Amino acid sequence: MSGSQTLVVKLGTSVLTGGSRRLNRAHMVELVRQCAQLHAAGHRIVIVTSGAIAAGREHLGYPELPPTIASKQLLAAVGQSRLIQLWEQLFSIYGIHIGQMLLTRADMEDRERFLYARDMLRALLDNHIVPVINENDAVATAEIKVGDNDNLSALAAMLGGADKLLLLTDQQGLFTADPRTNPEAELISDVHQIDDALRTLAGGSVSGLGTGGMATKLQAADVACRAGIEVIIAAGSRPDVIGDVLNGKPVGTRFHAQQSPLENRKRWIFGAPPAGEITIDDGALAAVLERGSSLLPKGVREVQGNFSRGEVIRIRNLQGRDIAHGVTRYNSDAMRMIAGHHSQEIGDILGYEYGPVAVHRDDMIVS
Ligand SMILES: Nc1ncnc2c1ncn2[C@@H]1O[C@H](COP(=O)(O)OP(=O)(O)O)[C@@H](O)[C@H]1O
Ligand SMILES: N[C@@H](CCC(=O)OP(=O)(O)O)C(=O)O
Repeated sequence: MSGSQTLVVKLGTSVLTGGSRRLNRAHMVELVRQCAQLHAAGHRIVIVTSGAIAAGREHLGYPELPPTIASKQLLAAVGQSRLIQLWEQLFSIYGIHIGQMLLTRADMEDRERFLYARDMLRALLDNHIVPVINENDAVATAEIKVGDNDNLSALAAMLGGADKLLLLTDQQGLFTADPRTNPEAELISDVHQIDDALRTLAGGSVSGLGTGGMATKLQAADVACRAGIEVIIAAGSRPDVIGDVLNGKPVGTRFHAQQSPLENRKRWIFGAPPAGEITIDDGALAAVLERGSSLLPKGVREVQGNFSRGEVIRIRNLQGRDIAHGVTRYNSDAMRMIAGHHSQEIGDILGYEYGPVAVHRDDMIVS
């Protein structure tokens, strides 16, 4: 690829700390040097940074705190300001301005807010400012969290209209097994299809530093590849890794982008973190998968979570497998009431109706 490219670089806690208890400033300088070189060559760089919690622990001197969400939020609140200050200092060495964006799922699950966030991110890039993104951990409750920065970086890549998403971590890429526990594991250099067989290879994080391990990296790769974005998992310690990826050199594990990516609105449906989920029966499953039909309330068996009309929900089969994502026409309370009923009964049950379908076919992406 030639000309200016947009690259999202996700830096995991494992990269920023080098496996220690402290942020590795020397390594961060080196990563910024690589970004600055590409920035000077006219490329658009977006940073998704982890490390707020690690920075908070370091700054407060590793306090003994109860293992609660509130403790993590406290650490993130202290650490995020340290972290952003550090990025600011490092980028300023090269005369580059940065702009902080702290996001949660709530910023993306509603189409209008998604478009605002997208315009904001693109405005920073148009003004040669490097966006530095993290989850807003200090205020994000479980209900509105993306939960891990791998998935957050896939959303950032969609928001920024990225060509490539680079997930930098403490391994060379995706292996046939977790290399920490299996010395025979081999690097997988190319992935054309993310399927269940591949997902079984990807374990969680055993270091205790990162969130999600390879499992969340595969989820992120799936979302980004469907949006037409190439994804690379590589080691943050590899010399000149960022430039090499941008220049298309074979590095780590490369996930090929889908050739006919989803159109914009469908990208959002697939990328928006689901606000809840419904389980459907086998009849509805066949209608959706084999006949390409809309999902009717008759086939809905169970409703989990609290969601509003217009939000994206996950649709599962009776075995719990994720089969589709779609925009719901009814909120969770209404869905619970009409589940299992014929569409003609909706008006009588609810006293109003928004049409006969629970999720319309045009608002659905089959996984
Ligand atoms: N199949 C696999 N290939 C490579 N790494 C794996 C695999 N399964 C699990 N892992 C683990 O995932 C870890 C990286 O994820 P994580 O700790 O969340 O890092 P980060 O902070 O970079 O997100 C690796 O250190 C490794 O132990
Ligand atoms: N938002 C959190 C990091 C969450 C996360 O996904 O961490 P990691 O797996 O190291 O990328 C923080 O800044 O500490």
